[in-house]
Amino acid sequence: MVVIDEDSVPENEMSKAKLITTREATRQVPAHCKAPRAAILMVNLGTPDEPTAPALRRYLRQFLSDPRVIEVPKPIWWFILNGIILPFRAPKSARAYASIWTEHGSPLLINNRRLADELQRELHRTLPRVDVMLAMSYGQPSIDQAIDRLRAENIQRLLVLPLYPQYSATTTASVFDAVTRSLGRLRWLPEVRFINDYCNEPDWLDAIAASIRDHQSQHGQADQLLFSFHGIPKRNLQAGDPYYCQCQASARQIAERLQMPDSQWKLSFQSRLGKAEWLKPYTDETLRTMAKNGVKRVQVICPGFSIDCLETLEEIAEENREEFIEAGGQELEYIPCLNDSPAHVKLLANLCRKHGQGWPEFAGQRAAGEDALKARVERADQAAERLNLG
Ligand SMILES: C=CC1=C(C)c2cc3[nH]c(cc4nc(cc5[nH]c(cc1n2)c(C)c5CCC(=O)O)C(CCC(=O)O)=C4C)c(C)c3C=C
Ligand SMILES: [Fe+2]
Ligand SMILES: [Fe+2]
Repeated sequence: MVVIDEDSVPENEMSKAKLITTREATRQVPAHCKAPRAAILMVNLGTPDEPTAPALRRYLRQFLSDPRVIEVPKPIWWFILNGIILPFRAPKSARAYASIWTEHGSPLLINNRRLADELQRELHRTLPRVDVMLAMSYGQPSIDQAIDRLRAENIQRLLVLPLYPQYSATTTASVFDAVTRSLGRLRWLPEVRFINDYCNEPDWLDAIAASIRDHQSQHGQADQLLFSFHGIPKRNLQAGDPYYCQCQASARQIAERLQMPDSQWKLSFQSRLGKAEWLKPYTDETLRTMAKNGVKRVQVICPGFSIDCLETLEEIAEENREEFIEAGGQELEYIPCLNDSPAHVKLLANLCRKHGQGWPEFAGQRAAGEDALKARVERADQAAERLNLG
């Protein structure tokens, strides 16, 4: 890099040579001269870029090549993925996505962006040095892109929030792997904390119970309430994945809050893939059996999903609804995910504050020791200003 004094160079020559002037060189002072910041890295599963077969092939290839998701030996899986799933599932999934796609894109991404923006707004009210970054395990915006921002913005503390209330190796641990892999590229690591699950948090249980109560106060109570969770292969449970038990505990505690007798609700697992046995009972079979046994009206909620997506909007609210009615039912009401609701924003903000405890950026303006912290931050800001860092 050549550093020269811009006053000593004629303007036309200077622009031609594109030399780095003293002013520009000063602007390149590393970001770590700015006051340190903390960030919440909110991670969800990811979604294709568009509802087309080529986009689905790209997305499914990345997703279904993750060893946390698929535990089949690699050579065998290579043939299944390339010979069956990508050629046959991609066009079928593209059609399903097309039925829920909006003018702004995939519901999962749009709703998740709104949630991240709202959480940012909520946290900034009291914690101006805590940023929210959204990333997806598969597709865009990627975890690598988020991690690239760390050094540029002097983020020295990172709280990873996988948007899965229940822990599963297939989802939560895959976020852990991707984040740590991406951090492996950095010279100067941030301090890192990771939220494993939050399905036993009273705030989360209250928010789900309240969304069911709100729905029922507007539409009345149905014959049955079904808690439908995304499935995983049964052998994952046998190998020690706690997901099944956390789903059971979630549904039981929500039903308790609603004072709902056991006879009025059921739990099931949806979205299975392939021929192996997955967690049972399956949602589609449960709904058909309910209809055959005379259940006319059912309400379905999916408390394993934070944001509405293909699996809720298409599989439950369209496909399973049709099947339920074909089997003799009359009405399937789908109760939406928490999405960007104020209750969701509040519970996630509280969760982040709880896990951020002890970090200076989380001390808040009204907390003890505030003056000292504020003075330090102001001093750092003034120094950055003097260096023209903005
Ligand atoms: C072996 C395959 C899969 C496992 C295990 C799995 C677990 C799992 N997934 C979610 C959440 C979501 N899954 C979504 C879509 C989706 N899931 C799978 C496969 C497995 N999921 C596939 C192939 C797809 C793509 C769609 C399709 O072709 O059916 C989504 C929705 C994404 C969207 O774009 O809308 C979410 C969210 C959880 C919570 C979970 C285990 C606990
Ligand atoms: Fe899935
Ligand atoms: Fe599905």
